[in-house]
Amino acid sequence: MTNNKIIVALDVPDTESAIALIDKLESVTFWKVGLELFTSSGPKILEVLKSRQKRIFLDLKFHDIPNTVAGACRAAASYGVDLMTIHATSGRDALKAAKEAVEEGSVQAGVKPPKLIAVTVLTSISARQLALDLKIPSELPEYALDMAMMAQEMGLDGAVCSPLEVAQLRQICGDDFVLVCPGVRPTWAEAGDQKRSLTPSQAIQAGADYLVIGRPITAAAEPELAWKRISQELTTVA
Ligand SMILES: O=C(O)c1cc(=O)[nH]c(=O)n1[C@@H]1O[C@H](COP(=O)(O)O)[C@@H](O)[C@H]1O
Repeated sequence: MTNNKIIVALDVPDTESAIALIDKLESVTFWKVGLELFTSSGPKILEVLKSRQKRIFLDLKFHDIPNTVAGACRAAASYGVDLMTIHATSGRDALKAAKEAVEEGSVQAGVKPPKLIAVTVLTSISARQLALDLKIPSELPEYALDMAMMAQEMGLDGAVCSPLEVAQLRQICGDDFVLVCPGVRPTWAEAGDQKRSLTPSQAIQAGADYLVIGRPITAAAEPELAWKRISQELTTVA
């Protein structure tokens, strides 16, 4: 069974564990390489995925001054991946510089430019933590919406948001803005550190283009079965 709306998070410690999982989950077509695996494995994991004709979300969540994120985006865009992330809270100037650098990096490398999407509010942050710890005076989903709109104004291709906010972002940002939702939990999976979750079918119904799912699949006793159950759940969504 396959499903091209699910991006599976390859949050494993090294290249060998990643390859074992990629080979076990043959029908997964879209993989996310994040901070843990890229820090340990480097770009060689991207070559492994490309050699198996997989789509790649390189999720390095850049968050720095404009000059630094631009340099990082230029380098990352040269790998020929499909999706990349930057934190919206890097600010307007950094978002603009990042978007320009992605275009430059891909032209220089002769590859298709990846879509650059902005992380709005991490799905591990509760509404209470946003107010009490981060001292953000706006409420959700307004704050996530403001971050997404700033990213859209700066030319970014989409945003990462919780499934709880995706309907509002879809309504305001339109159908062409790519909306990616982590924090997705089937009813049978543990929440773990995710605080703002919905089930896979609820997240797609609310307007997500893609779901990012890690541990419910990768940490399951039988990852193939977990993948099948989630894919099956999504076949019931129009
Ligand atoms: O950018 C992301 O992908 C991301 C943003 C966010 O707000 N929350 C979030 O969980 N993620 C990523 O989505 C994946 C979720 O993994 P699980 O919680 O194991 O399903 C992880 O790789 C996170 O890094």
